[in-house]
Order: sequence, then structure tokens, then C-alpha cells
Amino acid sequence: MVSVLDSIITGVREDLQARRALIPHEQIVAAAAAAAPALDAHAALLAGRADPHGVRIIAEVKRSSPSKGALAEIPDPARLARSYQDGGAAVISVLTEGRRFNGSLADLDAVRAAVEIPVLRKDFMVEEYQFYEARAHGADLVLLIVAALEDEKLRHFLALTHELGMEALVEAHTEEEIARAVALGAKIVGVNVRNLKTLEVDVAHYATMAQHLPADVVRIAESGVTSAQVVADYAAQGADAVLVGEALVKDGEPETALRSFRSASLV
Ligand SMILES: O=P(O)(O)OC[C@@H](O)[C@@H](O)c1c[nH]c2ccccc12
Repeated sequence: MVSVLDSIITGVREDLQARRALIPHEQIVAAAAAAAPALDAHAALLAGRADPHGVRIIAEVKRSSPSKGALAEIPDPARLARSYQDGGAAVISVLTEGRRFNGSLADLDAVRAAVEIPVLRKDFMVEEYQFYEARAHGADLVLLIVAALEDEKLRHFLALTHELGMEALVEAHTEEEIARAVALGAKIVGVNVRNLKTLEVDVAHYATMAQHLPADVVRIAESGVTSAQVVADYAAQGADAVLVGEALVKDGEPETALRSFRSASLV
């Protein structure tokens, strides 16, 4: 059976072919080399451990999703990103997938130019080209989805990410995927409580998975935040940072919403 994840990746590969026809491999490699050095996303995400203000927030620029359809128009992603930064986000995530999430590399460019904090390129990374592209467009961090990659690919992409000076947020959903990520040397591991094969969300899933995350990896809880209480629950289970999309893009006052999520772990 073709899962949602499989069908998204089919589209991602087609769109990638079109971009590669315009900008050949050598050119994107050169653009990546010419970009300003990446910011230290690992340090930004880990900083919560030594800080009484606790949990860090990765705030996402997300217009649509396969599960919910249109979420927010976001006519000015730079403005949204600045309000995230002003609200105290540690990292900004930018969805660059076009077909299901209505994102683009232009969104990444706009956000990169607007903020001083690390930026995550959130996409379905399946070919080397995308890593050079991420760096060329100023990304400091990329997403690697364990469910979409075989061990050899995952190992290779982790190495390439680090070679380019970036960090990888390695996303897992099951205990087995966490074990694979850790065994391959992931330094930042995210548990997505949304199953990308069925799109079901279960926030309690983080607590079940958290015990499998070693202390020496940066631990991220992803998806399902509908209130500050959910952030507090993730933090109580040991999350160093929480990735929030929908709740922020749908809030008319994203900066205030972000502040309330940041202080959640203090309550
Ligand atoms: O909107 P939410 O429920 O706050 O979720 C954000 C984020 O975790 C989600 O967008 C996400 C997590 N992993 C992904 C992989 C691909 C696309 C999107 C995602």
C-alpha cells in the first residue's frame, strides 16, 4: 500500500528534477560553499538544559498540511518569523515542500534574511542535491525522516549534513526508528507524535518514546501542541525543545502565543 509519506516523496522527487534542470549540481554545490557559515543549531537547542527558563521552541512556518489542508495564508513569512524570534523561539522551521505544505525555497530565503537565529529547512530529504540547496539558501539545520531513509542513506546524509556545517534533526516515530537514529550517530533526535504513514496524532506517544532517548542526544518533541499544557507535558518528559506549527500559524498573535509556550515548563 502506498502511504501518505510515499506519495509525498514521489512529488518531492519530481519537483526536485525540475529545479535541477534549472540549476545543475555543480552550481548548487558552489552556491552552498559560498553561503555564510551555518549557525550552531545544536547549541541553541541544548541551551534549555542549563537554563531555568527550560524548554526551547522550534516555531514553524507552515501554510498547509496533508492532514488539515489550509492552515494559514502567511503572505509575509519574514514577518511571521520575526514575531517568532521576538517571542523567544530558539530555531525557526520553514516547510519548503510545495505540493502538500504550500512552502518554497523562497520562504526559506525570506525567513533567513529576516532573523538571526538558526533556521531549519523542513522538507523530505531524499537526494544529495537537497542538502547543498538547503545550505545555499541559508539553512543551519535539516530534517532527516528515518521512516523515509534506509540506514546507508541516513548515514550518508548525516555525514553530508555535518560536512556542510549544518546539523540534522533526525525524526523518528517508533522505538525501532529511535534506535536506528542513535546507532547511526544522530545528535538531535525528534519524536514526531504524528505517524507520517497514517497522519494520526497522539500526544501521549511522546511519553512512551522518551525513555528510549539517550541523555546525550538533544531531544525534540514534534507536533500536536494545542496548548501550553502540551508543551509543559513534553518538557516534563524530558524534551529539550518542542516543535510547534499549527497552533502558532493559526494564532493572531504568534509572538504572545510563543511566549506562553516558552514559559509553559515553568508552571
Ligand atoms: O502543526 P503541528 O501539529 O504543531 O506540527 C508541527 C510539526 O511537528 C510538523 O509540521 C511536522 C513534523 N515532522 C514533519 C515532517 C514533515 C512535514 C511536517 C512535519
